[in-house]
Amino acid sequence: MSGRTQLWVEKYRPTRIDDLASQEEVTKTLRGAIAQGQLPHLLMYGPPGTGKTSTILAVARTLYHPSVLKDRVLEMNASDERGIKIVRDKIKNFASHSVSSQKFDGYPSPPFKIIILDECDSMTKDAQGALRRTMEVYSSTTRFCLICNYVSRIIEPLVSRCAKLRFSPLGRDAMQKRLLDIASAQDVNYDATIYDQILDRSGGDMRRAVTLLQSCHTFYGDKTPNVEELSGGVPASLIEPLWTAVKANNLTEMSRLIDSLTLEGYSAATCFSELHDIVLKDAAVTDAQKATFFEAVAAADKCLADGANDHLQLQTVCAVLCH
Ligand SMILES: Nc1ncnc2c1ncn2[C@@H]1O[C@H](COP(=O)(O)OP(=O)(O)OP(=O)(O)O)[C@@H](O)[C@H]1O
Repeated sequence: MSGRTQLWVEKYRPTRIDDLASQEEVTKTLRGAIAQGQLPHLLMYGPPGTGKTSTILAVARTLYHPSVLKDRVLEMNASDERGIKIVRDKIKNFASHSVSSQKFDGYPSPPFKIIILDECDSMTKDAQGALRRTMEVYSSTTRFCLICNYVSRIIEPLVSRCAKLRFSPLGRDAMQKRLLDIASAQDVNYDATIYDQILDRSGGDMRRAVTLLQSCHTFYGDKTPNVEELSGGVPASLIEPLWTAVKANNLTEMSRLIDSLTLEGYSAATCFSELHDIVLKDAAVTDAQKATFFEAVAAADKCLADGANDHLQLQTVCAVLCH
C-alpha cells in the first residue's frame, strides 16, 4: 500500500514495546520476561484500541529474527473463524511442527512458537474448552496469547493457565502527545480545539483517535473539520432537545425527536452513549434517577443484542427517564 493510501493506524502502529503509549505496568512485566527469553501463556484484555495486538506483535519482533518471524508466529482472529474447528485444525497444525534451534545475534530466539488468538471472547465455550486441552498438549513448544475485550467471557480453566495483562484506556495526555506526533509527521496543522474534540470522541481508544484524525484530513484537508459529523456521534442539535423534552415530560416532542433520530440512521446504542454523558453531568438528576437510567439502558442493551428494534428501545429508555 502506498504512503498516501496507507491507514495511519497501521503506519503508526508501535513496532517496539518502548514505542507504546501508556500501559507501563504491562510493558514492565513483559520486559522482564523477554530479558529471560521466557514467556508464559498470556491473556491480554481491555478495551479496544489500547495496544493489545500491537504489544504481542512487538514482543514477537523482539524475540525472533525477522527471517523466522512468520514461521514462529501465528495470528488468528477467533471471531472470523468461530467454533471448535479452528482449535482442532489450524492451531494443532501450526503447534505440532517443532521449531528449529537456530539462534540469531541480538534475538533471544526462544524454542517455542507464539499463537495469537485475537477476539477470543467470541469463541464458544466448547471451542475454549478444546483450546485448553490443546494448550496443555503443546505447551512445551508453543505459547498462546489470548486477546479479548471482556475477560469475564473467558472460561476459568483458560484464565488460570495464563499470565493476565490488563490494558487500560489510554490517558488523555498520552493520547494527545501521540496524536500530535502523528499530525506533525503527516503535516496536519489543526487548531488545538480539533484535537480536543477528537480526544473527547475517542474515549481512551487510540485506534479511534488516529482513524478520526485521518478521516478529518481525508475529507477536509486543511479546512476546519466537522469532528462530530465524522465520528458518527449524534449532533448536539438533536440529542439536547431530546433531553429537554424528556425532562419536561413532553412525550409528543420526545417521540418526534426519536423518530427523526432513527430516520437519520443513528443507532439506539449511540444515542444511549450520548444520553449517558448528558445524564451523568446533569446536576438536577438525582443519584437514584441516574441508577434507574443505567438499569434501563442495560436492559435495552441486552434486548438490542438479542435483535430488538432500535426505535422501541430508545423510546422505552426515554419513557423511563420521563418518569
Ligand atoms: N498504547 C498505544 N500506543 C500507541 N498507539 C496505540 C496504542 N494502542 C493502540 N494504538 C494505535 O491503535 C491501533 C490499534 O491498536 P491495537 O490493534 O494494538 O489495539 P487492540 O487493543 O489490540 O484493539 P482491539 O481490542 O480492538 O483488537 C494501533 O495500530 C496504533 O496505531
